[in-house]
Amino acid sequence: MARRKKADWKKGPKSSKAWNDNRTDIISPEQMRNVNFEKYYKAQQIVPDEEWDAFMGRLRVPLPTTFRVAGFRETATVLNDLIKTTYIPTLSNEVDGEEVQPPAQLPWYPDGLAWQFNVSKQVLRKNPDFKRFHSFLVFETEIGNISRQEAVSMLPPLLLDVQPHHVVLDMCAAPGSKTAQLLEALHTPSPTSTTAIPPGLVLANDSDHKRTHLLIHQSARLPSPSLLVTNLDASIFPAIRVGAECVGGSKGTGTKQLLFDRILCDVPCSGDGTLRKNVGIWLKWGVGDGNGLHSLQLRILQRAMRLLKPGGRIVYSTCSLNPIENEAVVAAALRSNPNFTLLPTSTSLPSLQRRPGLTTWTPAFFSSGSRELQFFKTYEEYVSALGEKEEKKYTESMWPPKESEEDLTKCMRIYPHLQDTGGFFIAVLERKPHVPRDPKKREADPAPSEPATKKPKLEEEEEEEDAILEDAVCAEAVSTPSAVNQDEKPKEDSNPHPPDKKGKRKQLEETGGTFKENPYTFLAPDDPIVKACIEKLHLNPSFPSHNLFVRNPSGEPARSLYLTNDIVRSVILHNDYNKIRLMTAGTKLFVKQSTGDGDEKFRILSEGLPVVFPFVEPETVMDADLAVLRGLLEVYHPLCESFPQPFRDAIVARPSGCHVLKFGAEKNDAGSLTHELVLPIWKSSVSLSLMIDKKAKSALSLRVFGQDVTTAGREAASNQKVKTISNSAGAEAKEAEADEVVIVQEDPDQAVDNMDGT
Ligand SMILES: C[S@@+](CC[C@H](N)C(=O)[O-])C[C@H]1O[C@@H](n2cnc3c(N)ncnc32)[C@H](O)[C@@H]1O
Repeated sequence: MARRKKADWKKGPKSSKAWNDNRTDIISPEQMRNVNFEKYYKAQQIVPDEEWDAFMGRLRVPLPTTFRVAGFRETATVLNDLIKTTYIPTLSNEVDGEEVQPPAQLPWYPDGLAWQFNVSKQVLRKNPDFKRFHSFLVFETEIGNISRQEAVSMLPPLLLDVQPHHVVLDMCAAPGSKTAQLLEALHTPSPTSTTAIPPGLVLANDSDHKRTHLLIHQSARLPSPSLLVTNLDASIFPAIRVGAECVGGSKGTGTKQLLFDRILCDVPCSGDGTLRKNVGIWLKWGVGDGNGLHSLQLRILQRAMRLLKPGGRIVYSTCSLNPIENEAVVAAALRSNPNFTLLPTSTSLPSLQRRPGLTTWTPAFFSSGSRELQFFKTYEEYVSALGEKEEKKYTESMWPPKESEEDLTKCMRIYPHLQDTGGFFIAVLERKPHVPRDPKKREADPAPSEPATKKPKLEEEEEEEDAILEDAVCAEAVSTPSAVNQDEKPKEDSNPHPPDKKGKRKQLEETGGTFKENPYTFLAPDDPIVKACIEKLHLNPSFPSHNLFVRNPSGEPARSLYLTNDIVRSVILHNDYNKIRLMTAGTKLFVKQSTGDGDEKFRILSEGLPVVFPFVEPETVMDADLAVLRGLLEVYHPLCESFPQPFRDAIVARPSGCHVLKFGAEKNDAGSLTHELVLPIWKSSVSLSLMIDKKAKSALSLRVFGQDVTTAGREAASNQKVKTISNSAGAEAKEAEADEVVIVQEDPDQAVDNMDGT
């Protein structure tokens, strides 16, 4: 996926507007031409001649809207069923004589959780059923249950095949649509793990500091104790240390480098596969974009190869059509590391239309002083065409391999005309399982004679190089938590000043210099705050309280408590969070709630409830029904006395503080709840508050009662009525009114989320 222009993603389209996107209003269809683009890709023969017109034609048509039902499996399935059974049957194929394409499931996406539709603004505005569906999408997007994402962008995480126990690295992760998919996969129920706290981890990284904040915001919607977010250059991503027990060793036997089971390299690219969405690319596309990115892309992939476990898998992807950014990178990376092989992709996701990777291509450049694109069949041809004083700007790795050791047709290319999507490229690389070398054979091996970059690295050499990197990042400045178990503290004798090899230490120090995040301090299980949370929130003894931490500058009383799993805890304990630029870890579970009477208690955050719920003593969970839910939604602080029996007596008898309510599936004239639901409430002396945010309340109300019964929703509806009356004077005003219907549901703070679809 291409990195979006700063202004573009930062300002972001208003969320509901983005659901109506029609990017052809930015440039006219006549401007959707680029002579060099056509010349370049025709020369590369990326599609057969007879498909060229269909390919180019489709690039000029706006992309249909695609979205994914996001979230952990159970919730996603419930919401998906709601779309299928409640909304789709009401949507017609024809509106005012215009043929429309109601949403259809993408046939290749597992469990039918991804959808595509192509409906004009007019239909969304005029047709009440489409309008209702549109409102539903807007609300659910705002609270993170639906992610608007380009269809092709959903592919890489599927091909990575993440399991709950996997250690996963997402090297270029912001704004985080694929990280969300990786987390969902990690939290998929399995026979060996609970969905709430999987044993593996997802480390999401991006070198752009601002974009890591988007990533954090996006992934906060999938509360996961297994998440880490770092802000590092992926091409020099450091070795991460963990306690030996996390990687198969025994506890107390020191630390080891963490190698990854799965790595996603969704690298920065020229992004010309997104032309249908980012139409500005028509005006500025140049061959230099891809040529200029090749070397960074290769360095990122090569670094990923060094961080992968034997038998592990890397997915390399771009939303570029350019072989220099795709097959050339993959071929060069494979050539530099014979421990890797390409996995065939042609049998995965059988209903996906795809084309094989290219085996040959011809790099092209503008040579100095010329406005003509020049193609060079071989590297030697390019070098001999250089003027006397001209520098060699390009590397041999951009040319196709002379004799192909690896079959590049195993890569996957997606073109817009195949199934009405964007363009995309994917390669799946596997590291061969580790076979211990025969020491006798090793002695007999001749000394390697190839240049360093091409030299196949031995397992042992890799350890050595990683040790250099790892020294640079680990141990010496671990946040010194007051209550860390002694045996988990880094060893006193670890060398705080390793030799400054290859300038890597310097680079890390440079990047670490501006890093200003609060430390991560684990609390002892007998810490008074931890004990109070466990007692007051009725958590059973299996709750992993040793993994609770706070992020206050030392000495301040804790306001929020976060939870990790064991492996994330180990990463935090054995690496300097400043050096690995650790932006966030785990998930926030408990926050302090002031009661007004000087007493301070902690409450469970609604986002954290799915993680905590399995540990809440069942007898302390209160049963409630749709009437109670409606009461909690309609008023901000309903009186306990206002609720129907038997809930009224039950809640009156409870002490003030945080309580968890469980709503069973129920259907009556007022509404329908198709699945069990648990929600946190806060009881003050005489009233209750439902502890979920305003937008989540509205979305829940729409889902259960078919209308927004919340105070905010009623106010918005009455404001709308006033606007409608005052605007009803003329035709022009009516058009404005139609816009208002859409805009009234927006929250500018949330607008950027979920909108980067690639
Ligand atoms: C294609 S986008 C990633 C999209 C993301 N995977 C998603 O699905 O939302 C590429 C990302 O790479 C980041 N990036 C660029 N150079 C990088 C580097 N050297 N190391 C790490 N990230 C880098 C950019 O900031 C950008 O967010």
